[in-house]
Amino acid sequence: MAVYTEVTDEALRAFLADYALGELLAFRGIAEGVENSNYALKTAAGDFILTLYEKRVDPRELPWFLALMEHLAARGIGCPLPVKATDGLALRSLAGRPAAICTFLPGLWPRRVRPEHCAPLGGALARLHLAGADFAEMRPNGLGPEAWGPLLERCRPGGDAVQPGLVAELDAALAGILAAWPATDTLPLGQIHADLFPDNVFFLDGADGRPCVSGLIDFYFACTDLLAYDIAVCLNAWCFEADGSYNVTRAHALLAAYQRLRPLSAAERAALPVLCRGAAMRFLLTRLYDWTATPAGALVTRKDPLEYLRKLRFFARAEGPASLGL
Ligand SMILES: Nc1ncnc2c1ncn2[C@@H]1O[C@H](COP(=O)(O)OP(=O)(O)O)[C@@H](O)[C@H]1O
Ligand SMILES: N[C@@H](CCOP(=O)(O)O)C(=O)O
Repeated sequence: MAVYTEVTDEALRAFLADYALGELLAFRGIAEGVENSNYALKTAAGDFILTLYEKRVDPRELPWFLALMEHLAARGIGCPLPVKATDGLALRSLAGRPAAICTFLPGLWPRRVRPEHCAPLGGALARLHLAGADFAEMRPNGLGPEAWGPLLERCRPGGDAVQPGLVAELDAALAGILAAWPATDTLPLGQIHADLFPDNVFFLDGADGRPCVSGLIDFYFACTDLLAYDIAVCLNAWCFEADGSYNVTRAHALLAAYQRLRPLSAAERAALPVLCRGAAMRFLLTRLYDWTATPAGALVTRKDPLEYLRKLRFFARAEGPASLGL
């Protein structure tokens, strides 16, 4: 469910009067997604996505996200390009929400990840990191290591109801992760996506029938952080089977393709296991928070936190970078 704010035909037509996009031909809400309200829009000028930013996005941060997408799109990254209205501004207001129209990206996200998706994913991630290198404005990661302790505190009252002993296990795991976390001046920093899950990567079949990345979406967790942390997010999100086992073939394909464009430093390679534990912790905690703190009937799609407990345990047991596919 991801249409939290309804938009009437009249409100949309009035909103579109500020754009040079021609006549409105079709308009429908998109059920997928978690954070914001998304609508597919067809006008005489083509296909677009209209996003109304809901309460979990800080409106003061929206100009940074839109500027990053504009920067990346200008450097050939397939990502939504914010469309400016006739006054030159992309960020506007609709139905009481901040809103923007972006270009529509072709392709489909993979419902079942195969190893053939992981090489193009690794290449796309490296290209994203390289293209972001000259985007100077920083945005700290609001869901980075400093946020995990406070988030765990907020999960403490309800955590053990999800699984007995969970809070104590997370206390210990978090202490270990924070003690081993690399300082930000020891590894390359840059603009990262920070949520590059399969539902945020679109593919089309290439001429040889193999999947090619056609676009990356949902930059609303993007931030300035360790580049290798973005890889750790992807290893978490793309490289586990439904039965919880780690698929080293997928991981190797992802890492090798990434390194063909941006080879990892020795320090990044050594840090990868703890970065993977940290990424597992981040998604475990946000899912656990949503699971325990969301009132019944709230319009948030809850995802299973325990999936990430299993991943966290796997990475805690992993014996060095080679066991992760490096
Ligand atoms: N630029 C785009 N091009 C095509 N489809 C898009 C685009 N942006 C969003 N979508 C569609 O909207 C859905 C939800 O978008 P997403 O950004 O993941 O939402 P949320 O921020 O709410 O999680 C996607 O799965 C996709 O179907
Ligand atoms: N990828 C996160 C949830 C964020 O949802 P998105 O639709 O904005 O990618 C998770 O799986 O926990």
